Amino acid sequence: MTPAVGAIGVIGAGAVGQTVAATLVASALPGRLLVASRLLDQAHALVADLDDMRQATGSPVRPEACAVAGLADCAAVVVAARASFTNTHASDVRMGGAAANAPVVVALATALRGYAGTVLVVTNPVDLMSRLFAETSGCPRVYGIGSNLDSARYRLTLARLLGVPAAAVDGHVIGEHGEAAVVCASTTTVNGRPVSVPLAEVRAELRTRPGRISHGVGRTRSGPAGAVLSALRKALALDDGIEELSTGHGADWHGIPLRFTSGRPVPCLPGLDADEQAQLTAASTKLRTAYQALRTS
Ligand SMILES: NC(=O)c1ccc[n+]([C@@H]2O[C@H](COP(=O)([O-])OP(=O)(O)OC[C@H]3O[C@@H](n4cnc5c(N)ncnc54)[C@H](O)[C@@H]3O)[C@@H](O)[C@H]2O)c1
Repeated sequence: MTPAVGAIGVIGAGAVGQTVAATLVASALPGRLLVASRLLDQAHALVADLDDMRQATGSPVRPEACAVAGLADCAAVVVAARASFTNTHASDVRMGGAAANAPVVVALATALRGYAGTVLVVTNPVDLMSRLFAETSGCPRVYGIGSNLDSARYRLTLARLLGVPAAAVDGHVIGEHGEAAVVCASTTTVNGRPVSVPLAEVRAELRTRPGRISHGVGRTRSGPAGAVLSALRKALALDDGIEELSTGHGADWHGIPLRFTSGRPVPCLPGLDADEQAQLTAASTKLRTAYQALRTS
């Protein structure tokens, strides 16, 4: 196995960071995997665990612990840090992390000013945190993970509801990675043909699925790690294809489909019917208002 890229960095040695890191070792994507976290001890502990995995599997990926400043030479950096706080939100749960995670993201973005590689932000609320990272750091290639995970869950759910293979379903979830997600039902197809989407059931599954996972196993981690791996492969020019990522779109910042060709993204928003357009406008307004509040607080 010859690694496809030189080095990838992961910031945050928690549930998501651990799973992303293990996925990268198992998939043999980078030659070096640099891990940074709040405490260097955490990074060293995760690296020791990953080293065991590398030895057991014969993976060529070499894990190393480092400070955030040591990530400058990475082809991509995954931001999966989370401040220590108690989330008191019963609904709109991801927004509950905005105030606590913003200073962490600002500090990381400041440390990575001038970084020219790809940054994938996982930290929630991801549409706000990826924008905050991009504007603070000035980094040119910052994307938020979330709408691609929502889209994967959508295709899986619709396939189950319609009794078809998931690979036959083509459709996107855009807007916020959260309560204001927009299911692009009007352009969804199965085997290339339009379908009637059972929207209420789809929305209920998208709303409750992350909570069920967290309730059962503590945190969502494998789904997000898969979404990170898929986005990394597109952004690093290893695969061409569409990835729904949070990015600047006009004056706003939210999830849209990006078509990557040789690592270069071009927005490819599907046609929206009147309801979907109204939902996207509402999502943009919600995120813009929340972002302005965050910047002025
Ligand atoms: N976008 C998505 O699709 C998606 C999916 C799942 C989770 N998330 C989000 O990802 C984030 C991480 O989730 P988790 O379950 O791994 O959290 P976690 O609490 O298990 O881990 C967070 C890690 O961040 C580290 N950290 C804290 N402050 C730091 C700093 N200043 N610098 C570097 N590291 C720091 C902590 O030490 C810890 O290792 C959360 O915000 C979560 O909501 C997003």
